[in-house]
Amino acid sequence: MSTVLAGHGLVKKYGSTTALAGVDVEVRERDSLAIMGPSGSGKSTLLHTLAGIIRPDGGRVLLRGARIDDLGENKLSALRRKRFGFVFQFGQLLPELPAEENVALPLMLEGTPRRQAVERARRWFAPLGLDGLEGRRPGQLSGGQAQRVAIARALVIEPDVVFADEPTGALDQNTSTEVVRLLTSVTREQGAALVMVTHDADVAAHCDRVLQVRDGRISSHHQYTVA
Ligand SMILES: Nc1ncnc2c1ncn2[C@@H]1O[C@H](COP(=O)(O)OP(=O)(O)OP(=O)(O)O)[C@@H](O)[C@H]1O
Repeated sequence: MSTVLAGHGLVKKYGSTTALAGVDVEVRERDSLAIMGPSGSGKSTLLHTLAGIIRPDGGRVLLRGARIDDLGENKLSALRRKRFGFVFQFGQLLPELPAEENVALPLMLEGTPRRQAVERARRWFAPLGLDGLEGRRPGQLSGGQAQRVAIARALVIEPDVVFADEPTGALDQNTSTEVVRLLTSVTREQGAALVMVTHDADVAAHCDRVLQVRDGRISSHHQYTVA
């Protein structure tokens, strides 16, 4: 399968702190990659660099073979909106909007008319087990339901890559398992790759591969055998 996203020789420094010390990583179509490691090891910096949010001081980020880290700010943010989906730990839904409009938001930002955007958004509710919750506001959803709405919102633009930063960090163990199962399976079915930072080894085990980061370097790389 072809490589969707690659980072080559990524270096990022904050003053005297080296957050990334030369990282190479490749993500293929439908591949899911978990990034693990101790606090401060560089996991978030790596995810944000691959996602075009942080610019590396050295190395390159390629999306389907085209360099993205040297794009101008406008082009890069347009690319992030069109090609990448994002799921964070919590607090990412707009409280005043019903779930379906939260999901439709990325489409509306790209100029899709509201009715059409909401119609497309609704198609993601059943696959994510959210049938009947379209009109609920985030305050009326459980933590797990809110994260599934956030996953729908990341997928609605049919991105090349979904980036998830501690997507289950605020959930209990059972809910966390349910959310990561859906995140990995629905992302794969949609044809997107997944890059996820997590502290939780059980969550990481749902991914095809796990990278361990230590002091800004890849310290080990484990590939699960996919049944
Ligand atoms: N904006 C910043 N300014 C200065 N230093 C930073 C900044 N962001 C990260 N760092 C430093 O870079 C290193 C890597 O940080 P990073 O957030 O990537 O680690 P992490 O593995 O994601 O940590 P955690 O698990 O605690 O979220 C740390 O030493 C951190 O203090």
